[in-house]
Amino acid sequence: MQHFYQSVYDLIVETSTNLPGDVRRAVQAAQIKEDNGTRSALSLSRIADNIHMAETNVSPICQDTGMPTFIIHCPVGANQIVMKKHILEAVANATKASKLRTNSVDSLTGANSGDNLGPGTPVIHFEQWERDDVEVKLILKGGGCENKNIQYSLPADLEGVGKAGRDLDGIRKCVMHAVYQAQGQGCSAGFIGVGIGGDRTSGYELAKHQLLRHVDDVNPHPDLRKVEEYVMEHANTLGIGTMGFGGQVTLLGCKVGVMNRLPASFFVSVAYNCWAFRRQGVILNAETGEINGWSYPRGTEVSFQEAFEASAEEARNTPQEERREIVLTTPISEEQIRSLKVGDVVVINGTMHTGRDALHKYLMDHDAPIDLNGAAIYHCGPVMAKDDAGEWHVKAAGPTTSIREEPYQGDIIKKFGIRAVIGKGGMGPKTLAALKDHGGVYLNAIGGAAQYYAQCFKKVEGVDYLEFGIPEAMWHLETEGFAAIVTMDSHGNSLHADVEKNSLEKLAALKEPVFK
Ligand SMILES: O=C(O)C[C@H](O)C(=O)O
Ligand code: SF4
Repeated sequence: MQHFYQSVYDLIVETSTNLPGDVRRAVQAAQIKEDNGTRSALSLSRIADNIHMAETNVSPICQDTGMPTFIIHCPVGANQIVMKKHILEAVANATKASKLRTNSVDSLTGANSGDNLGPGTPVIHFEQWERDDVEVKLILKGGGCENKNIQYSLPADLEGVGKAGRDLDGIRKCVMHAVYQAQGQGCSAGFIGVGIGGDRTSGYELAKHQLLRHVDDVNPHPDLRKVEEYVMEHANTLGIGTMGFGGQVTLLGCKVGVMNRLPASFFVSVAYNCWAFRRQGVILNAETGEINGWSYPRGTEVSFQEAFEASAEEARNTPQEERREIVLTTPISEEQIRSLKVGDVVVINGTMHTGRDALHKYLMDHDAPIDLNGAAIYHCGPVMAKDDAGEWHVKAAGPTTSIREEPYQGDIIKKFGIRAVIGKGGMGPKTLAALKDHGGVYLNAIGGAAQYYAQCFKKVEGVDYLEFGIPEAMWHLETEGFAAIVTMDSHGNSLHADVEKNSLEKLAALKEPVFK
């Protein structure tokens, strides 16, 4: 097994940077379905560009490289202790090489271990099989979509679809509700794995394992196939669309599995995965550990190169005045902000500051280290690398889910005079009220487009609170051409509230029984 370490390292790099072929095909099919020129269509093109850039740069597709979860099948006699040691080493080294973000955090203190190793991380499951080779599968599922997983205990009364009983129709209602409650916050269009039965633990595990199926496979179980087909057809009628911008495509895949349950329990567990659906596997020679093959079609087989070149060409050929973009340079004035409305595309130049969970909590009762009057705060936990000269560089930097900052954001906007909050998935009524009172906007960037945004950060001007860990620190970034859409304005309008309301109405239209 002398090559095992290298093979696992290669698997990590491939999984983080090169979206598999079956996932790419699903993204391409969504691009065809989405109406040209809409916000969702535009976002899908950015996503496609980002997939291409990640492959070319060999850099993370999304900055949140998730909870690395390894599932290993090996023949009897294979040394699992040695394999585990090599996996840990490969994870730590891939983190050092900026292929994974430092994502392992002490749950109580928030201290970042810095190498992705720690109690419970990474997750490693071994199973024996009767084959002679070894298979190592890896899934990198990010935190934002993980937060959108949901488990139902039937019977239940669900918002929109009403009573869900202990039958196939009840399951249908749970799955549709799961898609609705995720809105755009898990970086739709997403993939869902559904586990029917088990207990609370094994049900979730079954759901996650469904995500390991090929996107284009067909369920051999006729009833489950019916549910999958129904969900794929109807989820897209909810109108949530890419990033919750509204649109034709909300779901890219649905896989349902079943296991036995206890008479008293009936769980339907749903694992939601963002479009940045990073999972890959390698088949290894059990003697040498060399790679004999890949478990899923490799990204390189389904190219986004042509589309990338076409969109670059189009950008070059569209004159500035036709782009319908509003260019703002920080610090931004109240007057500039008040002139913006939902739907406007804003391009930010100047300095931007990152800030997420730890910083928002901290700023509630501390001063800021710099003047934030007129500032743009970016909800982002980037992947950063320090060069030999001690300079920091942004390696991947897409937005994080903003709603987590809802308890703090309104107060912080007012306390420090912030004018623009940038993130994804939208925020709630408290923030909307503060944007109106103070004169601020919320800009929705495209979740997962970490390479696309990283190129907008020309220089790292400084960093504060590095002790919070790299993702949670406050990075001050010289920015050029950072484009995002106004989804909450200073006049009380919120695209997120509108899409949520409309999709709930559409969900309610699916209330009547389908599977009797
Ligand atoms: O942690 C992050 O950077 C993003 C997270 O995966 C999210 O979707 O909110
Ligand atoms: S930011 Fe979006 S694409 Fe990235 S891990 Fe989170 S949910 Fe997935």
